[in-house]
Amino acid sequence: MKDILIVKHLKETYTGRKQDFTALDDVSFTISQGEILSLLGPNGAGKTTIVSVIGGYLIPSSGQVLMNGQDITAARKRPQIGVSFGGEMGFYRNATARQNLLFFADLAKVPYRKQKDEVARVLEVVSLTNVANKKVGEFSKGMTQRLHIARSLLGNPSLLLLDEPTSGLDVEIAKSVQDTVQKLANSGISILLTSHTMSEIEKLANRVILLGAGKVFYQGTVSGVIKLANIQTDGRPATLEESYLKLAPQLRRP
Ligand SMILES: Nc1ncnc2c1ncn2[C@@H]1O[C@H](COP(=O)(O)OP(=O)(O)OP(=O)(O)O)[C@@H](O)[C@H]1O
Repeated sequence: MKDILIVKHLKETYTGRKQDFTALDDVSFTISQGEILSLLGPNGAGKTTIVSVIGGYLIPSSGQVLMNGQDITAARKRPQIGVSFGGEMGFYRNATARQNLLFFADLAKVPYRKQKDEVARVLEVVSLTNVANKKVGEFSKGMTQRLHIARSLLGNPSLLLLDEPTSGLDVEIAKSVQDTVQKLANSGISILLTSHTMSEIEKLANRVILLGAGKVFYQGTVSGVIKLANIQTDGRPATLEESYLKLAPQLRRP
């Protein structure tokens, strides 16, 4: 499969009053079409910083981001990339889902005559068509999360950045969001997923990047992480969570 995104030698240093802080240090990876790549690592490892750099919210101190072969490291607009940080914020709670998405379609520069159809399309993808005229303030957390994904799909991006899309959701609702993510990948959209839920990563990720202190500690498959940790489990297969817990001390900042 062709590489949609190539990230080369990313470095991000935050300038502090007393001293500078290196949040990312020589991070390189690729994502191919329809692939779900998951960023995994402890709090402060640099996951959100990576999402912010690829999403265009942060210009890296050095390194390159290439999208479909084009250098977008300093690009302000990135129509090929949809971003969802999720959470309760980000929508007009007194407006309906459809009204919200029409507003964001305009911001995303979807041509006026196509906006209605585009909003209908993204609502359908996340299975919210039947509540399109409901106020967002009346939405459950799971519905709001799916609406965030719908928003990130406006303009038909080929890469989605999903930052903890199931955080704070109960298992059943989390599953409906995970099913949506899988459906999107099956349709050919590439997905960069950050998550603290190991079972979710095990279920969805084609590949994972294990980040520690801003550096890539390991990249490969979930079974690669399990092999690397090499824990004893009396003959039954080890889980990603058990393996991650064994590796976690090595991922912390000194
Ligand atoms: N604007 C900033 N200025 C200074 N330091 C920052 C800034 N933003 C993030 N950091 C630091 O950079 C490091 C990486 O942060 P980041 O939010 O990317 O981690 P994360 O892996 O997403 O963590 P979490 O799992 O908690 O969301 C952290 O130590 C954080 O404190």
